[in-house]
Amino acid sequence: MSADESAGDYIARLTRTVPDFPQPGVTFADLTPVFADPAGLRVIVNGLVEAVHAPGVGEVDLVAGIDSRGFLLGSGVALMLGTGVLAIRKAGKLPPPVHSREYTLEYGNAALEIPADGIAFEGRRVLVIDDVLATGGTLCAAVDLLRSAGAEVVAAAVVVEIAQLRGRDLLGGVPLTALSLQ
Ligand SMILES: O=P(O)(O)OC[C@H]1O[C@H](OP(=O)(O)OP(=O)(O)O)[C@H](O)[C@@H]1O
Ligand SMILES: Nc1ncnc2[nH]cnc12
Repeated sequence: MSADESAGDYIARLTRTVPDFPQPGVTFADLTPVFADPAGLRVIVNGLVEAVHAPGVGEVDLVAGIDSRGFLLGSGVALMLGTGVLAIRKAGKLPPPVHSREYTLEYGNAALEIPADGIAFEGRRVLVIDDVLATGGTLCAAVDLLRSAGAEVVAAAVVVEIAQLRGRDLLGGVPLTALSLQ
């Protein structure tokens, strides 16, 4: 990564864009090469951490990563912020009891879950992390899930935002940081 290249440009340059995957009409943003690159991983984690400095965010005391690529990033962000990390899982992975939320994403339907026992969500100030924001169905479900458990979602951050799908519009008042626009 050269000194005159922005983080967003570097991420975009290493992202593999695959037409018609996983179904016709979807242009898939594959961040695998960025994650596997030392400078790529560093600019991503450093950039996501900056979400806490967006206007009105304030203190964060839990970082939540969305299944599955959000997990890779969430723990790095949590370590840098000095918080714990929460894995927001796809349905069927966590033992009961769980809070659960069904949703629609760009290429299908799914459900996300978090534990309904063992973690005190009431009053927790959560930063939600994922790799890609497309239609926003996934991130919106994660926000609803955390709120239904009593947490306050103070910010969200993603690596790539596919702007034409307008996922950002679903997020209401949650401040969103995106490192690269596609
Ligand atoms: O904005 P949306 O239209 O909801 O889509 C975004 C979501 O889609 C992808 O996850 P996917 O469900 O494919 O899971 P994965 O991370 O396990 O591949 C991506 O990692 C986001 O979580
Ligand atoms: N176009 C896309 N690329 C990568 N991940 C996605 N998740 C939903 N839509 C996606």
